[in-house]
Amino acid sequence: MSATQRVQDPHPVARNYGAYQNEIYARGTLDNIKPTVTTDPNKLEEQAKKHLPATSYNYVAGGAGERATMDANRLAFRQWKLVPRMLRDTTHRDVTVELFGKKYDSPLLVAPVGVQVIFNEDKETGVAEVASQLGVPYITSSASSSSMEEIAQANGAGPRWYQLYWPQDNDITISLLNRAKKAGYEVLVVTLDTWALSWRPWDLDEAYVPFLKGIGDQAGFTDPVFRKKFAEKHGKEIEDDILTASKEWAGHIFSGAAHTWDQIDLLKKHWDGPIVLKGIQHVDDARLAVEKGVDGIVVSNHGGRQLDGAVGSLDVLPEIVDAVGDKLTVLFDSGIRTGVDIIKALSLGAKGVLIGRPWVYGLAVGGKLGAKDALRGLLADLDQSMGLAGIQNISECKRSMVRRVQYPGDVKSSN
Ligand SMILES: Cc1cc2nc3c(=O)[nH]c(=O)nc-3n(C[C@H](O)[C@H](O)[C@H](O)COP(=O)(O)O)c2cc1C
Ligand SMILES: O=C(O)C(=O)c1ccccc1
Repeated sequence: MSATQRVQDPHPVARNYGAYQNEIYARGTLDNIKPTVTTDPNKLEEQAKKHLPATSYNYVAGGAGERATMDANRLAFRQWKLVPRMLRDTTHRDVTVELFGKKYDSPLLVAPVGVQVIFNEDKETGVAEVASQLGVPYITSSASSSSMEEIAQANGAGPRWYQLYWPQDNDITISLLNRAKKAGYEVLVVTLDTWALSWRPWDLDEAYVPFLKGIGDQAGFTDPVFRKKFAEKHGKEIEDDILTASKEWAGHIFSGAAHTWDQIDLLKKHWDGPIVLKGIQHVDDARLAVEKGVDGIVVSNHGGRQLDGAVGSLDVLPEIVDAVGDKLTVLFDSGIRTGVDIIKALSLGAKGVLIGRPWVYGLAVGGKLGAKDALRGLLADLDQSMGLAGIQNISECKRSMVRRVQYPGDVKSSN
């Protein structure tokens, strides 16, 4: 590589995410300042609870049914152990990854999370801003409490993807895709597992669902096609009747009717970038994704928030990677709480991982800076743990680094 080429490289050096650990100790030593957001994954949920109204806490910490799939997600991680290597030069870890032909500084992505205003007023725009500062890709949810354009602006030059809750009305779907393209979203993530909300006792007992009150409907409320259709049908504007508008928008995206494989072609026709299907658990669905010619999948059970009793997400990752890992990009989420969890998922074949609740808890505790601390904590833990495991870069996260071991007393840690 010539010197000029090197200068043009936007990522000449991998970021030093590990510096956060030294920063924490230095602040403590020099100024007696402790981290605002706990660095203990098993205390994070509890800490966030103190900062949230019960309805918001239940919304994020709750899951479907008796939370059996949330437990399974954690247990699945506990059943894999790392087998570390020694005497390897891992002084400077490189955690960059290449996804869909583009280099990213971080192998972890901010998972699409809707209704963030119920956790902190910094909401999506704040999290998109700090994600950009960290070089962590931000995935904007279709159920965001800010518009996708506002989020894009806050994200600035940061990498961003768009998650689609797929409306039943094709005109509205196409409008959302066009807006996302215009606002600089690079990858389309289509969530398949939430075409209706699951049975969620923690929300049901509070009779609480934000998007029927106009929270998280901003994608629709700012959409010219939805606005026009609403005005024609009801003879009034959305702002004149938020409750009716909310119900109508929810009817579009959580309609109670699933789409089918043959409809993927519509998305391909109207989106020219990579398409990723989120919510794949069955190996046959992974194969169908290949047949349909999409670019990637997220092996995910929505963090145990949808089908309770479904298998732990990590439990199906290896078989899916074995079946389709060389034909499309396999990403992973559900249950990641530590840097070592990230190494395990990457070693089992995921090319990148999405993180949900941990940074939402950080957002609840300390606004956007709290979300940033939670993400920095995960990245620093990843960096440090890679070094200690003898892994210099992400491509060295291989199956030989992990072993499945079940101890009788192994228990789940925090959800
Ligand atoms: C409060 C909350 C809201 C979420 N909203 C969305 C959403 O709008 N779209 C989506 O595809 N996934 C959504 N998810 C699921 C996440 O993208 C992700 O799959 C899940 O949180 C991963 O599991 P984890 O929380 O154990 O990391 C949401 C998750 C939470 C906790
Ligand atoms: O709660 C969720 O898991 C989710 O995906 C969602 C659904 C509707 C509004 C916001 C988030």
